[in-house]
Amino acid sequence: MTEPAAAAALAVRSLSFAYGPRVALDDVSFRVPAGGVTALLGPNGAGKSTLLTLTAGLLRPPPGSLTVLGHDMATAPRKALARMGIVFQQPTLDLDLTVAQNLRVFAALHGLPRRRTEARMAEELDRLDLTARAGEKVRALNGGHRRRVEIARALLHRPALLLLDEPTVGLDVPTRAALVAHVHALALDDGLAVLWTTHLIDEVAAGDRVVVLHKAKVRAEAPAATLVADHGSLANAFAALTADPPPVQEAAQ
Ligand SMILES: Nc1ncnc2c1ncn2[C@@H]1O[C@H](COP(=O)(O)OP(=O)(O)OP(=O)(O)O)[C@@H](O)[C@H]1O
Repeated sequence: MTEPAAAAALAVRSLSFAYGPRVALDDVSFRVPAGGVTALLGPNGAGKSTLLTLTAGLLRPPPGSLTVLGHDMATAPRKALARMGIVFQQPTLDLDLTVAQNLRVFAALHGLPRRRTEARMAEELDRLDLTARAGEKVRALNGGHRRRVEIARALLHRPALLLLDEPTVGLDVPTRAALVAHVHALALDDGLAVLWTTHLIDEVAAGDRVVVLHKAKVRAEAPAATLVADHGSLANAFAALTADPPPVQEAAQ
């Protein structure tokens, strides 16, 4: 697929969205560079899920633009969606199918040939430490393993951008930490760009980029290290950036 050179994995420009009178996104702009993890950090109600839902093409295109590897969601949604893998906040696996069956259904919907499907499944199940669980029904897996199955499934068609909407909701602390580590390893492995939405600052790694969203607006876009240098810690940065009235927005780097 021909893609513009040096295009961001995701570029959001001047995006606004409202549910009737309720403004969920107000002139939001930020970039997710190719490769690495960008944490979309915001308290409840900040607009994170709305942003991911728009990126997935599930809401009427609003004012502003969303491009994935240079493909505009408004004019080339199929090309944009083909480069994207998505794990929604609510689990979407069939509990009564095995791990492998869940993956095969998804691969068939994406038009992957059978032999290629089996090869890709083997690769992703291995990367996510799930090979031994392939034949088990999803119902038998714990929450962390189920999330990893969803991530493996979202990666089968080799997307360049993986969107994760609060993927650790409902997981205990060690399972959350393991999932964070797995996803960071994926982004290091093969240049995958990850947009990880969360309201938990301990899910942000030192090398991540951070976009702080609060009350429908981007309050900062910067490497985590820059926020730590400027505020002393990520917790201080988050507290300051989600305070009212808003501080002056920090520049992207
Ligand atoms: N279907 C809807 N109808 C009306 N208002 C909505 C709808 N979905 C979200 N909202 C509102 O839009 C705003 C942004 O919500 P959104 O779910 O995108 O935030 P969020 O950052 O994902 O929050 P959370 O962490 O709680 O999931 C909130 O004020 C929310 O109440």
